[in-house]
Amino acid sequence: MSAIVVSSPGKVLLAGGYLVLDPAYSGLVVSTSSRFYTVIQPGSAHKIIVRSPQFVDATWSYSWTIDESSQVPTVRVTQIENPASSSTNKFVQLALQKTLSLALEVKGAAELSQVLTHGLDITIAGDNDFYSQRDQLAKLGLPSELASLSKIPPFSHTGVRLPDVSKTGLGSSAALITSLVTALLVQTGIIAASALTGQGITPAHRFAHNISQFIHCLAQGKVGSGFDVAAAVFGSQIYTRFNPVVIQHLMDDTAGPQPLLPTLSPENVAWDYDVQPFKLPPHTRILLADIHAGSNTPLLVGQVLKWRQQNSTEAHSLWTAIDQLNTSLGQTLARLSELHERDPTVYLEAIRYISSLQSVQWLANPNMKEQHTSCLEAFYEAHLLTEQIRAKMREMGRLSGVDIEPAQQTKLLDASVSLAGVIGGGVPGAGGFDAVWLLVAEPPLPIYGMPPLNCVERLWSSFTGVTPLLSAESAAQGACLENLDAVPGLRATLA
Ligand SMILES: Nc1ncnc2c1ncn2[C@@H]1O[C@H](COP(=O)(O)OP(=O)(O)O)[C@@H](O)[C@H]1O
Ligand SMILES: C[C@@](O)(CCOP(=O)(O)OP(=O)(O)O)CC(=O)O
Repeated sequence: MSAIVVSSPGKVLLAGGYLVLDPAYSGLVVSTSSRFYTVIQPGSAHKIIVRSPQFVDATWSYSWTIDESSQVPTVRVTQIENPASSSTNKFVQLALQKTLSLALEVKGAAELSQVLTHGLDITIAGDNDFYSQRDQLAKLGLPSELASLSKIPPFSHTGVRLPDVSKTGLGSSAALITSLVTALLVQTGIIAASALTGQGITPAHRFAHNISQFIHCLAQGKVGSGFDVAAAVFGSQIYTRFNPVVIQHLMDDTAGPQPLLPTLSPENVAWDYDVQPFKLPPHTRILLADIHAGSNTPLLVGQVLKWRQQNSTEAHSLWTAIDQLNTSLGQTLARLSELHERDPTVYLEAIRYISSLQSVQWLANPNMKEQHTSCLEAFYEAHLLTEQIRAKMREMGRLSGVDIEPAQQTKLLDASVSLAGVIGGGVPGAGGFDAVWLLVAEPPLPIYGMPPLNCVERLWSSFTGVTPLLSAESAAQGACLENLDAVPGLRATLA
């Protein structure tokens, strides 16, 4: 039997940090070209072996049994002691336990036993972008540039144990859980592999979403907005969160085993999240910086929400103002895609034009051609909106006593967004010290002057500790089935 390979992208929350925790507001989510891959191959009888070949001490062996002692039969997944490895992986073990229990409900004991009769050999690998490559670049004596990152072999070894790795904030656990769970759903026949090959959202995607979202919440011990899992399953989107009540009863394991299918089924209308289509405009590219400092998201969230609760009137008007700006940004970016569709030649001329000029100059040319006006106005509008969102997020930070856009990020962003061809930028997600994002014009070459991307790289190299990431927006949208040999370097990670 050939290997089953499922990949899921990472995420960037461009706009909607903190707001998206409330179902009254939505967030602009971009899924990244950087992905997590899960490869399932037949293993040895009755054993499930999971390997993360990019880490030290990261092989976990499990046995499984069907527990029929209670009213609801479940699969119990137990780690097998291994003298060579002492680590545990709560995320992986819960993904196995819950997905196989769901398979037991859907397929029955005989069919599940058949699927598992030869055991499973599972390999998990994340694109290099999920983990900081700063030390790797230093070791190789390479500058912090995109070209250097391309020289690091794919799925490169991090040299450390999982708890010690420095993450870049692309949502490794959500992408990992989604790819692992979805691969297991295919392996156990709960969803058909063919449902993951095309574009568009299918019931299979919704099933993968519901179970991944639940397992991710269970492993993290909390229910966040879930935009990271939604990005890993559905790709870039305008996301409105689900009501956490839907999984509340499953979060409490002490209540004894409960059936999963009625809650996690794609037909359960209590899953009220909303996913609207969203993508970045053509010939633009998202550029992310790994700042290599890190922030504690739950700590920031706790403080901001506490302030919001204690200052409800002021918070309400701030949230409303930010939400209007976020919605307008989504609409302006969508308008740019429409303008491209209407007239690709004019759009391309406009993007070439803005690539060599700073945003303040985009509308200042008295000789601007009539046909370019709509595109240039929309690009400038996107620029203004991102600046207004930044200002409001700084205000949120000031009022709640949280460093949402720290001074050094303000300096980096101010310098970056004033470069030619840079449309806008901000701090993603909860903000803090770990990352910034930029939206940069990327017209086909040749263009007049240095491409905006290279100008940004040059600027960033003058800031200590700032490394670009290779990630662009995912072309393949969300979770998808892969061909093992079509993913460079993936086969080489297998044992
Ligand atoms: N490559 C990997 N292989 C196996 N497990 C991983 C891998 N990357 C991340 N994880 C799991 O995800 C957990 C990290 O979760 P979390 O701290 O929530 O990260 P993030 O902020 O990236 O979502 C790790 O403890 C581990 O269980
Ligand atoms: C504050 C938030 O709305 C966004 C946080 O986004 P990040 O991208 O900062 O998240 P982490 O990967 O967990 O660090 C919380 C949420 O939506 O859950």
